[in-house]
Amino acid sequence: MNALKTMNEHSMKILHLSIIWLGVFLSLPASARDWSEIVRSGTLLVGTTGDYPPLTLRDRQGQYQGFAIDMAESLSSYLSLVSGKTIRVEFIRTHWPDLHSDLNLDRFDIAMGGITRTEDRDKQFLLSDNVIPSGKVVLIQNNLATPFKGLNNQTLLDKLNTSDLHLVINPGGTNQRFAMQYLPSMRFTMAVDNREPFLMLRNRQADVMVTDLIEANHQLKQIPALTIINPDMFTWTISHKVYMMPKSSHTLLKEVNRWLKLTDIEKIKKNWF
Ligand SMILES: O=C(O)C(=O)C[C@]1(C(=O)O)C=C[C@@H](O)C=C1
Repeated sequence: MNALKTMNEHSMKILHLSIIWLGVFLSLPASARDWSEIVRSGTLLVGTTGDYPPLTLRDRQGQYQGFAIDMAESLSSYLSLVSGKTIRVEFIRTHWPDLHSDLNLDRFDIAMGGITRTEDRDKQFLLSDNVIPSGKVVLIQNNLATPFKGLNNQTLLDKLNTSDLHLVINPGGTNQRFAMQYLPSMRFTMAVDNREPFLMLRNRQADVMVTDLIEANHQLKQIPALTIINPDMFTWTISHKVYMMPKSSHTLLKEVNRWLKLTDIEKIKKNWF
């Protein structure tokens, strides 16, 4: 009888431990699709925001275009070649504030389209070699620009910070971080997405924005009432656009970097810049 009781207690303990381990296992983050899964499925899932021309733009029909989109197609051709299997791209829409969590949740294999190399991202993810240089500039309404012209970068930011101008910030990326760090006292609107700032600037509902030179140059062509007052801030804030993968995607990273070395990036760039 005692032996039976001890056995039951023993079985219960094992059952308890199994339940605990199952709980631990289920609470682990989903592991990224690895290289063999990409090859097996014949699909490379590319996360992109579709709101950052000329790098990534999604139209009303859900079609994507831009420099990063052409690069993704070129990457899939290369991956098809090295794997000996057709690998096509599937674009998955993401948003700047959700970019990190979407990648962590394994919604896509790689994020492409204007992602800046940062220390924080370097710790959390695998980042490709640098693709194109980038840096911040101030985009302002032409008629408000004169008092800010010719100032050095820090003086310009200080003067903007203490001005009564209306700043518009797009959420979730390095622009927001820059604005919080250098322009914390400005009156500002936090836009709902990356399209709203340019609508607001076009409609004169905002005076100024800080963004990447790549995007500023593109928007100047669409909104002639704007100007860039400090192109040299680009060098002061220089950073690089990269492609971002989950921490465990070592094989994909290796192939992405090989492809970057072999690809005529300048030729692809010419269509968009
Ligand atoms: O988060 C980043 O990596 C970016 O550089 C993206 C970012 C941003 O900083 O908000 C850069 C410029 C565009 O306005 C849109 C997004």
